[in-house]
Parts: sequence; structure tokens; C-alpha cells
Amino acid sequence: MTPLSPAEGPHWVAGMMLLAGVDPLAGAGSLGVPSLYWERPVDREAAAGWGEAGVREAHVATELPSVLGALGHDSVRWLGPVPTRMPGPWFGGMRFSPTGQVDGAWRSHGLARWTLPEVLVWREDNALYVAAFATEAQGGEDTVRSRLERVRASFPEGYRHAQGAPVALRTSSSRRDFEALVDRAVEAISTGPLHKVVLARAMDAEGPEPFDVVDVLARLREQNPRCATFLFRAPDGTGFLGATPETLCRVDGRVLETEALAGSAAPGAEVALDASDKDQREHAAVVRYILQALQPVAASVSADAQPSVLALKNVMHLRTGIRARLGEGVDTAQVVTALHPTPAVGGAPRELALSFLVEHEALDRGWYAGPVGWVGPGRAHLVVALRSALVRGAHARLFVGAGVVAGSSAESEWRETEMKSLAMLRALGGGDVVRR
Ligand SMILES: C=C(O[C@H]1C=CC=C(C(=O)O)[C@@H]1O)C(=O)O
Repeated sequence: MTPLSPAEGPHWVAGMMLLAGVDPLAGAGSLGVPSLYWERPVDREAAAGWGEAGVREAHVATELPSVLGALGHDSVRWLGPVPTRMPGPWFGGMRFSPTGQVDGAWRSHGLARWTLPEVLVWREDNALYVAAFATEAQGGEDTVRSRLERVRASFPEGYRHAQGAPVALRTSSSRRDFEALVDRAVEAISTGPLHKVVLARAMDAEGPEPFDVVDVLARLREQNPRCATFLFRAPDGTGFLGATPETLCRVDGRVLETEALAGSAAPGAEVALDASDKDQREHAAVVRYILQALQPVAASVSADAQPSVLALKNVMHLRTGIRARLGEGVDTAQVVTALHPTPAVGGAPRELALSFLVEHEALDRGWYAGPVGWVGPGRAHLVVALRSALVRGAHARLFVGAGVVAGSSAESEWRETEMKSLAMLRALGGGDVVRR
């Protein structure tokens, strides 16, 4: 499929129908590993896509807003009924940072890559639907009808549970380097105007045989029902997947929902987290930033009066829900430009924290901590790609980070990142982990 520049564009023809199944992931049984996956179990929302009927990519930072902006324009002609609650139809994401050295493993995902699948299966309440997309070229309508028919005739009716037995993983990651980085950040914070910086590290995991990405997704969604489970596969087959608790923006017309998620503790330590001055400061920096960043794009903004505790299986966080009414004509691209990266993944002040990362982090974050999700006309849901991994064959590179403020200690930040890595390690292996 030839990538399109943002301005041009064939238009697409599409059709939809009801399916007999219950689970988009089950389509892997007849259609193979999906090229994209999205699920938020608490909202009973799930979607899987196969093939690429359209691709939109950005190659330099200046193209990012126009590429993202173009996804919100309706360029699809529907044969018959038009779905009103379908997620997407564009799915994808972008790198945490448009600048910096690109590690070879991330090359295929690119700076920003959005795809319109040939086939999209999604759940709405208790019903399952399929949409097929094809370019408006000659034969587009027939292609759509035959894609719909092929899916209808073969789609499995059941639910896809993980099928493989647990496997042992070998992992490696340098604790000494990460702790030295935290010490450097604490020192910079104590001597200068930097208040907070979020440091990330990578952990390499090796399985005994190639990872079964569909099994990994099945475990992620089952073990992390309050998170968004996602997969975006690049053209070379490399999969970026994860289960993140953090929404960057959910847009529906002029209504925007976002959140501040920062400050962490071990499961069960709810009272300690609420009382922790360090975590409250780390969290407050994110709330302040988001409220300010939304000023130019919002007509009104409101936030929860107090952070609440979001309890996940392996870790808990402070969370403040934030809502806004967007200004007339403001689109998702403008919202993303205003918000990303929040100090939940970058730091505060933003530019100082980002310079610290460029100078000291020595890691290509790739799409980790970048915005990923779906965009369509007037609607979008983008999450921050945390608790994620880049998977190719039997190798996975996991990414986790932690916010550092005055009073942070290298040892406890290390432990925090270990806790955050558990969700992905359990999903990849489902069994023992051997540390090297
Ligand atoms: C940067 C990550 O988490 C962020 C989100 C929630 C809590 C965080 C914290 O307490 O440091 C981080 O800001 C990560 O999981 O990689």
C-alpha cells in the first residue's frame, strides 16, 4: 500500500454488517494475527483490524499536526447503513519524541503511522460488527462486499482465551545505570529550576520460542481490565503492544476527557499513597500542566477536586479526571499538540525535562509514552502508550518509567519500575521470569 501524503487522498468505500461472534480477537482464528487491536474491557469496547486499505504517515515533526488532522475528515462513502459508534476507523500512533536517534528496532513503526484497515471488527454493547474498506478505484464496491462476505462466513463465534502454556522468560536490564540516572536527576532538581523528570528504562526479554502475540493480548486484557490493551503491527511484522491505564484524550464532538495519572505505590498501599508528599507533588505538577495546556484550546475546563486512587493489579496510582469543552473548530490534532508530552511522561518545566532526557536517558523510547489509539470524524480516543513492549519473534523490549522529584530515591524508583513491568512480563510469559 503506498503511503499517502496528508492532503491528497483517494476516498474509500465501505460497508458494514452484524456478525454472529462476541469477540474481535477471536478473528485471529480465521483471519490471522490482527494488524491492530484495541480493547477497554471496563467500557466493553473492543476492535481488531486486518490489512491496510489506507496508510497515513508523518516523516518529519512539522507534518504531525496535518497528518493527525486529516484523519478526522470524513473520506469514506458508506454503502448502506453508516455506523455511529464504530471506533476509528484510523488506528495508530506516534513516537514519544519526533527528534533524536532512531533505534533500528523502531524504524518500521516510523515517526507516526496511522492505518485504515481493510477489515475492522468491533464490539458495541453485546453485538459484534464488521466493516470493510477499499479504495474508490474501480471495483471498490465489489471488494467491500466480498471482504464482508469472507469475514461473515468464517468468523469464529466464541471468545478467544490465551491458549499457550506458560513459558519461562530470561530478562536483562541494567539496574546500576538506571539508579545512576535517577541520582543525576535528583541532583539536577536540587540545584536548578527542574522540578520533575520522568525517567524510562528498557528491559529485554527472551522467550523459548516466538511470542504468540494473540495470546499476549488475551492475557493483557484479562489481567488489566481497567487499562486499554493495544497492538500496532508495523509492515515488517514487529508488534508494539501493551496495556496502559492512562488516557491522553477522549474527544466526542466538543467534549474532551483527559486525566492526570502520576504518583505510584504497591498494591494495598492506598493510605500511604494518599499521604505521600512526594507523590502528591509529582501528581500536582501534571494537573497544573494539563489545566494550563488546555487554556488555548478549551472554552471551559473542570477537574476533580481531589485525586483518587486508581488500583491496578500490580500497582496503584493517583488519578485526577479532567474535562473540557473544546473551542469551536478545535480538532484532535490541536488537543494532542497542546497536551503531549504531559509531565506524567516528560516532566516539568516541559522543555527543561525533555532536554534532560535527550542528554542523559540514552534510550530510544520509540512509541513508548507516545499517543496511540484511534481517530475518526469528530471522535478520537488516544492513550499514552505505557506498560508496553516492542515484540519481534522471541524477543521483546519492555519499557517502563517513573517520575522523579525532590526526595525521590534511586532504589524506590527502581522498585516502582519493576512493579510496572509485571503486567507485561506476566502477559508475555504467563510463567517464571529468570533475571540475568
Ligand atoms: C511513566 C510511567 O508511568 C507514569 C504514569 C503513572 C504513574 C507514574 C509515576 O508515578 O511515576 C508515571 O508518571 C510508566 O508506566 O512507564
